[in-house]
Formats: sequence, C-alpha cells, structure tokens
Amino acid sequence: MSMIAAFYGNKSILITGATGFLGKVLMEKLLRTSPHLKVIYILVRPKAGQTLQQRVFQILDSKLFEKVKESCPNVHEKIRPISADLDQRDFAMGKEDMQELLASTNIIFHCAATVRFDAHLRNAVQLNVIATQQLLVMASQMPKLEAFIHFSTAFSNCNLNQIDEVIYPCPVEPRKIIDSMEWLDDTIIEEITPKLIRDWPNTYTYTKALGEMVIQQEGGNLNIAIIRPSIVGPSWQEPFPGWVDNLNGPSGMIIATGKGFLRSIRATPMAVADLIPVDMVVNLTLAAGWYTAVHRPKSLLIYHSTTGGLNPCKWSEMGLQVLASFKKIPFEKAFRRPNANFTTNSLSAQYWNAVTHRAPAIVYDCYLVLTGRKPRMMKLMTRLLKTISMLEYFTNRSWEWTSANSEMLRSEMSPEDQRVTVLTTQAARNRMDCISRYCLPLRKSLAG
Ligand SMILES: CCCCCCCCCCCCCCCCCCCCCCCCCCCC(=O)SCCNC(=O)CCNC(=O)[C@H](O)C(C)(C)COP(=O)(O)OP(=O)(O)OC[C@H]1O[C@@H](n2cnc3c(N)ncnc32)[C@H](O)[C@@H]1OP(=O)(O)O
Ligand SMILES: NC(=O)C1=CN([C@@H]2O[C@H](COP(=O)(O)OP(=O)(O)OC[C@H]3O[C@@H](n4cnc5c(N)ncnc54)[C@H](OP(=O)(O)O)[C@@H]3O)[C@@H](O)[C@H]2O)C=CC1
Repeated sequence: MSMIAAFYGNKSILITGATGFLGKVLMEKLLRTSPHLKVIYILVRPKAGQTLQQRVFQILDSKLFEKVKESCPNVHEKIRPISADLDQRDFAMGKEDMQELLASTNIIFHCAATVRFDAHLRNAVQLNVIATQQLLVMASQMPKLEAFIHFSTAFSNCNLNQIDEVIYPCPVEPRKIIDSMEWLDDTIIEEITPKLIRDWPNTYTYTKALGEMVIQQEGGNLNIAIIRPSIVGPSWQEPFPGWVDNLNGPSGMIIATGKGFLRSIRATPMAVADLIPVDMVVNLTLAAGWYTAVHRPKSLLIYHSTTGGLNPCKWSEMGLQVLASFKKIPFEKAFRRPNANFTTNSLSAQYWNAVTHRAPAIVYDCYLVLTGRKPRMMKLMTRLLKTISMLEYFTNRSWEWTSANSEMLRSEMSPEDQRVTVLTTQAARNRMDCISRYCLPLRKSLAG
C-alpha cells in the first residue's frame, strides 16, 4: 500500500487555485489515489453566469476526471466548493465557511496565483503576496493543520544563474512593497515598476519571490514546504498522457508552430528547456505534503521540480521533437507547412518577424477582405509576437537548479511509493522518452 496515498485518507484538505491547471491535476490525483479522504475544500471565486456548483461540475465532467469517476462515482460529494476571492480582505468568505475551514483543515495546498507575465504590479502583489500572507494568518488559526504547501516557481530567482533550494532575499522587503501599494496610485506604480523589479523580467517572477519571503518571514511555527516547478507541461502518464488545458508556456507556441503561424523564434538552441510534466509536479507535491506533516522538518524545505540540473534538454532538441511530432500527426487546416528556425540575434529576429510572420498575415488578410470576410490574421499575429517577446527571456538563458531536497524526499519514501510515484529525478533520467511523450500526446490531445 502506498504510504503517501494512505496518509491523505481521512484528511480534510484545502486547495486554493483548484480550478487552475495544476490545481485540477492535484485534486484528481488525490481523489483517485486516496478515495477515503474526508473532504477537499476548494476556494473558488464566483464567475458571472456560473454558480460554484456549476464550475465544479464542469471540471468534474472533463476528460481529466474520467478515471476518478469510474472508481468513485460520488466524487462530487468529496469536494466542497467555498466562495472566496483571494483579492479581497478575508477572501470575502462567509463566516460559517471560514469557521469550518479553521476547525477542520489538515493540509493546505496553496496553488492560486496570477501567472500572467504582464500583470499590473498591484494585482500581482495582491494575489501572489498579500493573499499568501492572509492564508498564513488563517493557517495559524487552524488547530488541526499538519502541513502548508506553497507553490512558487523555479523562476522566482531567475535573476540568478545557480539556484539552490533556499530563499533568496529581495532588495526591498515585501512589507514595504505591500504598504506602498496602499497609497501609490496605478500610474505611479506603473512608472516605478521597472525600478522595483530590477533584474527580474516581469511582475510574475518578482512577486513569486516576494511571496516566498513572506512565507519565510511570517510562517511562524507552521509546518511549511515550498514547491518550485520549472515550466509545467502536459501530463506524462497520469491520469493519461498529454492532458493540458491551457496555452501557457510552450504549449501555445507548439500549437502556433504546428498550425504554421510561428516559423521563427529568438531562442538559443543550446539553452536548457527545463520542462516538467504536470503529473510529476503533483507527485512531488503530494510526497512533500506527506513528508512535511509526518516528519515535521525543523526548517522550511524547498523542493525544486526541475529536470535541467540532472540531464538537461536543449531548446534545439525540443524543437526537433516538436517538428517530428507534427510529421507523425499533422494539424488539420494549417495556415502554412510547419517549419521553424531559432535565431539568437535580435536584428535577424526582427527580419524574420517581418518576412515570415507579418507579411504572410497581411497577404492573408487582404485575401479575406477580397473574398468578403473579416480580416483576422494580423491581429492574431500581433498577439502571438507579443507573447513570444515575453517568453524570449526564458528561451535565451539557462539556469542550474539543485535538487537535493527532492532526492532526499525520494529516499524517504517507502519502496511501494518509490515504485508508483514518478518524481522529477526519474523523469530527467528518461529525458528523451519524456520529451517524446510530452510532444506527441500534446498533439493528440489537441488533434485538429
Ligand atoms: C537547431 C534545430 C532547430 C530546429 C528548429 C525547430 C524549431 C521548432 C520550434 C517549435 C517550437 C518549440 C517550442 C518552443 C517554444 C518556445 C516557448 C518557450 C516558452 C518558455 C516559457 C517559459 C516560461 C517560464 C516562466 C515560469 C513558468 C511559470 O512559473 S508559470 C506559467 C507561465 N505563465 C505563462 O506562461 C503565462 C504567459 N502568458 C501571459 O502572460 C499572457 O497570456 C500574455 C501577456 C502573453 C498575453 O496577454 P494578452 O492579454 O495579450 O492575451 P490573453 O488575454 O492572455 O490571451 C488572449 C488570447 O490569446 C490566447 N493565448 C494566450 N497565451 C497564448 C499563447 N502562449 N499561445 C497562443 N495563444 C495564447 C488566449 O487563449 C486568448 O484566446 P481567446 O480566449 O480565444 O481570446
Ligand atoms: N503552470 C506553470 O508552468 C507553473 C506554475 N507554477 C505555479 O503553480 C501554481 C498554479 O499555476 P497554474 O495552475 O498554472 O495557474 P492557473 O492560472 O492555471 O490557475 C490559477 C488559479 O488561481 C485561481 N485564482 C486566481 N485569482 C484568484 C482569486 N482572486 N481568487 C481565487 N482564486 C484565484 C484561478 O481561479 P480561476 O479559475 O477563477 O481563474 C485558478 O484556479 C501557481 O502558484 C504558479 O505560480 C509554477 C511554475 C510553473
């Protein structure tokens, strides 16, 4: 019997961000492998035109939950959605809901965040820093709490090249940033953002670093662990290969390449593409939750969920695998035949953008207009180029992440858990297999 799965049986678990990419996979695995868990509380913000229950049913109706529903048809009874907006004071939560959470929660998984690179600093601080701070306050009032697991990102310190499983201080204390958000207006915040974030490339990575500092400074006596995944991609194996439901990271770029829209990117072929399938991040998370609660380490542990430090995959290898996957399963109705090149020079990148991206889009829009249809290609291309420009920072640098804590975690797992739980480290050893599994299933799951 898996000790980790058994550990979560009979537990009351609180997940923030359960409607997001990682949160859904985490919830699925918990329900599938620990069917006797007591309840999963999920904090869900209200959405116009949808009740909380409808949001949950929509998630449970997706392909991701098919396996769980086979083994546990009454799965919806295990999930208790709670209306909460993490941008609001006390999360705008009802008093009774709050009391129930405080009294019952055993484990917290804090996934909610804004992952937008272009988020206004005020919004990013609100969700990635202040909400984390508020959740810590809540956690400190939970008598049954055994572990608090916080999701950060391996890129929270992307201003460094060598990154250890430690918290690095930010130049300005989070408290000062939080205070300043209260009295500065939006325009001034926009003006000073580059000065505040310094050598971080965007407000996302910067506020995730601040969030880690808040955890360290205000975590008190709580049993906390931080998970730092790198670039999270579609599932490798669980619950089936290739599950993904967003276009973040490389997924959108891969589709754009397959459809023939994207034919050139500014990327360094030999730079490391540190991709990690979502199910491996979830496996590490559940193992870290178990270890934190059972072994109660003296200090906060950080776990890197990365692959590059052990057996790095380069963007060029990734590119070749992607192109090979298009040969096996081509996209239908592609704009052009997929082909792509990497360029490291910004001038030649501009040239290729004009020649291979903008010019065909203009020609196609003219064709649409001449045939009485609405032009749309230039709009799409502009969006795509904006996205690429934001990803360039990450495709032209390499980082080295150490992973001693993840290795330690594996050695602490029972032989059965070691057998059934694929963690980062094994994925890195089977790297090529992992990449080909990453690309092909992604194509299959998005067929058409
Ligand atoms: C030597 C041999 C060479 C061989 C050559 C072969 C070459 C082959 C090349 C093949 C390609 C290979 C793959 C390379 C890909 C390179 C990509 C590298 C990615 C690296 C990513 C690193 C990220 C690391 C960061 C850390 C990771 C994290 O911690 S968290 C997750 C990261 N977060 C994100 O990814 C969010 C990023 N997105 C945003 O911030 C915003 O979306 C935006 C600012 C980019 C755009 O905002 P905007 O308001 O304009 O749009 P938005 O409202 O978000 O969306 C509007 C519509 O556009 C759709 N959309 C959004 N994103 C994408 C996308 N990436 N691709 C396509 N479409 C996208 C979105 O769904 C909306 O659609 P509608 O709803 O229909 O309007
Ligand atoms: N995806 C990746 O590549 C990586 C992700 N991470 C980290 O993992 C975590 C999860 O990321 P991921 O699943 O990809 O992100 P998603 O964007 O898919 O999900 C974000 C979640 O946060 C919720 N949320 C956002 N704002 C609020 C709010 N005001 N109140 C309540 N809930 C809110 C969203 O709810 P709603 O559905 O209502 O929008 C959603 O459930 C994040 O902490 C991220 O930093 C780290 C490294 C890589």
